[in-house]
Amino acid sequence: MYQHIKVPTQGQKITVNADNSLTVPDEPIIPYIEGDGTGTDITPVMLKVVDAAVAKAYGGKRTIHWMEVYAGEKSTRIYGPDVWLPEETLHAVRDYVVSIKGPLTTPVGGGIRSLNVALRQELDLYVCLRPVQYFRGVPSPLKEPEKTNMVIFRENSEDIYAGIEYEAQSDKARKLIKFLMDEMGVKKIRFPDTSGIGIKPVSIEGTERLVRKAIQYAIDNGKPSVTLVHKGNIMKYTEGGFRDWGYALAQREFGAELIDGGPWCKFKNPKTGKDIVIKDSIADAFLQQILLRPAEYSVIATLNLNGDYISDALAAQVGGIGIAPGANLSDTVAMFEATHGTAPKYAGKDYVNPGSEILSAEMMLRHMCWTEAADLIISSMERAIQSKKVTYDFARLMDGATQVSCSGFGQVMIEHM
Ligand SMILES: NC(=O)C1=CN([C@@H]2O[C@H](COP(=O)(O)OP(=O)(O)OC[C@H]3O[C@@H](n4cnc5c(N)ncnc54)[C@H](OP(=O)(O)O)[C@@H]3O)[C@@H](O)[C@H]2O)C=CC1
Ligand SMILES: O=C(O)CCC(=O)C(=O)O
Ligand SMILES: [Mg+2]
Repeated sequence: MYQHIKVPTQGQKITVNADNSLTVPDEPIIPYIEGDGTGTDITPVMLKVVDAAVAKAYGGKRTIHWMEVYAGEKSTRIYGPDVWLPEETLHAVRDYVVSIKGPLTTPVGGGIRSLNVALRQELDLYVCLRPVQYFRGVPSPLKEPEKTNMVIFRENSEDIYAGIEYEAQSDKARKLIKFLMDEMGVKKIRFPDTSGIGIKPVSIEGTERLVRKAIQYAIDNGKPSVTLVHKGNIMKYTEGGFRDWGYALAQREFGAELIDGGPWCKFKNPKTGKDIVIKDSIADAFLQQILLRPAEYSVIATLNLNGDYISDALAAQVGGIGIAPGANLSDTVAMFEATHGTAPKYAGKDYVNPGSEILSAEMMLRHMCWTEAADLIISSMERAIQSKKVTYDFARLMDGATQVSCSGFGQVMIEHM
């Protein structure tokens, strides 16, 4: 029994089978977190659009029973001032298997640590999956935005996001710096008395489970390559490790063979017989390559911080973070969320593009194998954009566009279903 979560009186849980596939009832209960800031604008629109797509696709045979669960500012209003992520929210998200969330605020500098990161870590949602594709008619800064077609696999549980960080001049920072200097022979902390200190764990297991998912995705979806993006020239034992362990996994588990002595390697996709190339790119060079030669990249496997930067950069290439969806996945639990944040200056104005969260819901429907409803979301999004009735972010870059509100765009999508 939950304290504040109201379980719908109708509907059933989605369950996970022994092989990690899902059994999805016709009336699943799906938890959602509204989110802070513009989450309050976009989440209700997402719910409405998804309900319309499901109703249209299945004529009443299937229905989602939404169950609100709480995190962030709304949670502090309901559970008490210090309760940002209630235990029962974590329980519900785990127990109901598939969920969706709006963005949550993280203060810069001090204050609470990221709730978004906490959700991923607590539930061990180790894959952050962010597809980046172009919708015809979307304004983009590129001449040929359709050449950007990538899927990012961002490692979601390790790296600098583990939160091992100590404030400058705190007892813990001083203690750690002293340990590093006295016992580890570290001589290169330029200003030891005033340095904050961060530590980044990157493991073999963490790398392998992420890279395995990326390669399997390339196999299942007939993709030509997987690129390991890292900064291994500078961070040899974390980012360099990620690269080396990724290549080793491709050879050991997928039978990849070195190309011209390596380190690139390739193997035949067992489903199509076509080559899948495993390659790598240093993160700074990668960020210029995706602009200049985007067609050369397909599936991207990368560490947590690189993946964060790359997600927004690639989203910009196809029109911005107004239509950048994502999923956080473990082997069993899936939580869908947009790539963007709470965009606080627009909060409560019914203004921003709800597209990212709607497309995250589209990924959710596909994950549930509700393909017809997912397809309807894609086709109505395409038609809405082509009708040029769009939110401010597209309207300001499109000739002849009519600017509509956040809820207005949802309505345009529903009219085009
Ligand atoms: N997963 C999550 O919940 C995430 C949470 N955050 C958090 O969000 C807060 C704000 O972060 P911030 O750095 O401002 O990043 P945001 O992603 O919230 O916003 C940055 C800019 O992106 C554009 N943008 C964002 N959302 C939309 C949308 N729905 N439609 C159209 N354009 C959009 C706006 O651009 P313009 O100004 O050009 O209109 C906005 O100013 C922080 O607390 C951060 O930690 C950040 C990222 C992810
Ligand atoms: O947790 C946050 O506040 C930011 C997270 C983020 O930027 C992301 O996941 O892309
Ligand atoms: Mg980000």
